[in-house]
Amino acid sequence: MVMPEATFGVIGGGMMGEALITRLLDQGVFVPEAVIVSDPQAARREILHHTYGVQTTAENQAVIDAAETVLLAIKPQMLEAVAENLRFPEREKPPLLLSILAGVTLARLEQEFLGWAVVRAMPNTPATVGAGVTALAAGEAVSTAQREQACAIFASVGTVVEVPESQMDAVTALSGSGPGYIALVVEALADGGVAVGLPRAIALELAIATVRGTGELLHQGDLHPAVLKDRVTSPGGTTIAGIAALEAGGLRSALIEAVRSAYLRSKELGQS
Ligand SMILES: NC(=O)c1ccc[n+]([C@@H]2O[C@H](COP(=O)([O-])OP(=O)(O)OC[C@H]3O[C@@H](n4cnc5c(N)ncnc54)[C@H](O)[C@@H]3O)[C@@H](O)[C@H]2O)c1
Ligand code: PRO
Repeated sequence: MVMPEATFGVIGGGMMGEALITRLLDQGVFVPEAVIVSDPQAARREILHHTYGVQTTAENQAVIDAAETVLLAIKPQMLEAVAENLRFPEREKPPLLLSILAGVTLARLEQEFLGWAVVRAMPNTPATVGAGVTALAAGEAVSTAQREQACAIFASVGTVVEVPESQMDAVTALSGSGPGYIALVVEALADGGVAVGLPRAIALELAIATVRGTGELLHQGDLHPAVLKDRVTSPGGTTIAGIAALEAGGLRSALIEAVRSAYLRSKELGQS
């Protein structure tokens, strides 16, 4: 879906804002002149303007006034301060707000952005390289065309799934925060390699390639993880020795507790 006529606004030109902007422009979904980004950091505005040719401003109001579709990509804790300084002029049709703020509910966003149609979305950092996954939940005022537009925008950074809003905190805890957990696993695997004598650079390369390849195999082979685990595990071999150590160390419960803690934190952020 190409939208060269539409003005796309971004409030908060940080890491996630930039990830979306770069892919949307690369794929020609929007043209740079039709993208306007607000950020209080002059350095961020400079980078975004010079790298992508988009318009930048320190005024969030300029984005609200110019764009029919706005991506809200500030930290959840900033929402109140940002929203209380905005005015929402009446429009013929409700503009579309795409919020990626962890924890912040549709009800709260609809209250802060009065008269706007709101989609709550949770992408993840592999979006930066087009390998993200985004879950979306649309508010009641969102039209079919706006829902399709939201899906097209997030499809530019990876795959998209629609979920009921009640599942968004769980999504945040799993796929939203997940890249952080997996990065920790990769780092620890590399440390393990170093512990048994590999040079650091080789250990890291092997760890990254192993996680990447395993993800690809599970995905392309449509395999259940238990089937893949069994295929790697020779009787009396090396893998079962490693797995026994992981079970003794509580890897599974640690990951389950990680998702549970992140879920609770996402709920808390929604209440702050
Ligand atoms: N990082 C992730 O993995 C991830 C994944 C999914 C969703 N999110 C959500 O995305 C949002 C942004 O996260 P990020 O990692 O890009 O953060 P970030 O810190 O990189 O970006 C936030 C940007 O907002 C700008 N900002 C601060 N105050 C502002 C204001 N008053 N008006 C406009 N802009 C302002 C900052 O200067 C910064 O550039 C968060 O709400 C987070 O919950 C993050
Ligand atoms: N990063 C954001 C956080 O840690 C939201 C999901 C990933 O709050």
